[in-house]
Amino acid sequence: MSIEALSVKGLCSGYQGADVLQDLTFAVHSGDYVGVVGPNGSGKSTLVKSILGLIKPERGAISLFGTPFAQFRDWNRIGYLPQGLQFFNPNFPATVAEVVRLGRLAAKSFPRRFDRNDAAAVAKTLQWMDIAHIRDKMIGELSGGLRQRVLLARALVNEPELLVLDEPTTALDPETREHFYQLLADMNRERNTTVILITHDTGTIGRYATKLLYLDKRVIFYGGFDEFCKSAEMTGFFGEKAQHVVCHRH
Ligand SMILES: Nc1ncnc2c1ncn2[C@@H]1O[C@H](COP(=O)(O)OP(=O)(O)OP(=O)(O)O)[C@@H](O)[C@H]1O
Repeated sequence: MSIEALSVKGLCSGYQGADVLQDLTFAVHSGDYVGVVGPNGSGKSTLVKSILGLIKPERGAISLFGTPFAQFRDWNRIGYLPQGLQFFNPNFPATVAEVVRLGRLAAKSFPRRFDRNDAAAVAKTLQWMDIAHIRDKMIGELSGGLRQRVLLARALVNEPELLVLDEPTTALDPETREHFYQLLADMNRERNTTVILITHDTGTIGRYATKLLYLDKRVIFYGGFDEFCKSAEMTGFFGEKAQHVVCHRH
């Protein structure tokens, strides 16, 4: 039986008492690669923020790896890449290696000190992400694509079992984007990393995701990608033309 990496039951969540998400129920199993799609303002980021505890849901239950949210402490099992680069101050005075090392903090209790294990994990991740040659460069000097790769390395440095990515490819050129997707697919296949990927890149997601969560404040569809392509929801909401784009796998 496969393990539930994430379980969401009856989730209502929003801001200042006004619900955005309405009664969401779904489960993500270990090794799933879930594409989360939906129009602007449909609550995709709100869902991620609720799952990670960045906002407090109004109602409902969330479990991570079988543990109810309130008791969950193993944040090092989860990697998170937030939306866009806007959070990132380009003048942030840190090198590539230092930024990646920040990802190790999630696993530490106070006093938070870095040790040899952290150095080894950082070195391994830099190699893996093919950014070891720029380890001493200042993060602010890098191009948007490289910076995104560094931030992904930060999300991966604990070798998370669940990786949550909020529109990670917006700043990337087509080649870097393709490479990025390939990397995620490899992690999913080879390490069984569970991936939850929010994207507007509907033309690409079908090539990689095994499941699709179509959100519009509530769950419009959740299930296998192929099933989605045949569903009435798909044509009803995206239209015939988009169906061709979303479901066309190469
Ligand atoms: N901090 C906030 N305070 C109040 N309302 C917010 C806040 N963040 C988001 N919202 C509102 O919640 C709704 C859902 O926003 P959310 O960012 O979750 O949508 P999304 O599906 O991720 O959108 P997009 O595709 O544009 O990134 C929107 O109406 C948005 O205006």
